[in-house]
Amino acid sequence: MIKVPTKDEKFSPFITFSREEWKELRASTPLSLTEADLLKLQGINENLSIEEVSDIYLPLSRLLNLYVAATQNLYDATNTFFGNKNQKVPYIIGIAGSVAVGKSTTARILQALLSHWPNHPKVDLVTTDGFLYPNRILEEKGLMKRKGFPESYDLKRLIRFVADVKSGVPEVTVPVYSHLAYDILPNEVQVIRQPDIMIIEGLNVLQTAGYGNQRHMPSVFVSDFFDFSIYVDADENDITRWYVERFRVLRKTAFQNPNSYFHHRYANLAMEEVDEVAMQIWNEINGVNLRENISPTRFRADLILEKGPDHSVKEVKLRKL
Ligand SMILES: Nc1ncnc2c1ncn2[C@@H]1O[C@H](COP(=O)(O)OP(=O)(O)O)[C@@H](O)[C@H]1O
Ligand SMILES: CC(C)(COP(=O)(O)O)[C@@H](O)C(=O)NCCC(=O)O
Repeated sequence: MIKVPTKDEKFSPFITFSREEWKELRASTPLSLTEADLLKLQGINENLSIEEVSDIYLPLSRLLNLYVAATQNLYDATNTFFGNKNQKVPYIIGIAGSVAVGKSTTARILQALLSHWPNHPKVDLVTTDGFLYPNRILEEKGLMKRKGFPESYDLKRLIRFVADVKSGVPEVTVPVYSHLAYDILPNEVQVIRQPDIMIIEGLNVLQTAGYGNQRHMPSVFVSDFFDFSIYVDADENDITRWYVERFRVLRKTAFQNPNSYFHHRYANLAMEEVDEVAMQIWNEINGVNLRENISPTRFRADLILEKGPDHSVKEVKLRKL
């Protein structure tokens, strides 16, 4: 299909596909998912429809597969030039967007789909919350109500991590954040061992500016190490509602666990109070962060998934090469 750019698109760095146009691009995807594979995908999110997988995520995995293969060829060419044998360079995909927009769901669907392709079976997934400072340090810095803001992350450590993975270090460790403990787990790490693809997902992966009294441009960004990046986007009213709905589910599930950080505060809240608390966290923390620090990075992505009120993707924007 040849897509003729509209007048506006001629001057935009993106080409925009409606859902109908995008789903056509799945046409020749040779990937066959078995019934068991589809069930596994629904295990990622019970509200995820099979139609969404086939209309949106299969074409996206087809595009990514082509890009990964082309990049692997380029790395082979560089290896030949330098006389290196089989030096493996992971392909890195960044996924950005607001809290509760569906970054981790998107990341897990892509991980499952991409690991089916024969040229890149090992797909690892990392979230940037592991790079939040532990609560002890956040408390010292007065940042407990700023979790997710640029200054709440150990950015140097995050950049060093992505640089190490990209340069083929055999084993790289990532600290682990627990939403239940609401803190970094002191004795746990995730180990990344030279995957074919690494997906890194987080609010901040496309950010460039410094913060606080360091509002200068740092010389290296996390995204310098990305081969491809995706921004998951939706109307803020929808994202707020998804946040509140998820908070209600947590009140019934995770917050009931006595080990949960929020157990004493939130487990016995009445439903109206639950919504109030969630709205307060949204208005004081996550909404502000979305407007100030996350949304402005939208146009730095290579691809934007624009979601409608029920999470279904209504439009896809792809950067022109
Ligand atoms: N494609 C989707 N279809 C249906 N529900 C979804 C989809 N993506 C996310 N959700 C729901 O939206 C909420 C936020 O999703 P999540 O992936 O946890 O977001 P994030 O990682 O951006 O915080 C969750 O309740 C999740 O179940
Ligand atoms: C842990 C988060 C900062 C998200 O981190 P990410 O993996 O995107 O780096 C966020 O989910 C969070 O906990 N924000 C604090 C306010 C809240 O409780 O929603």
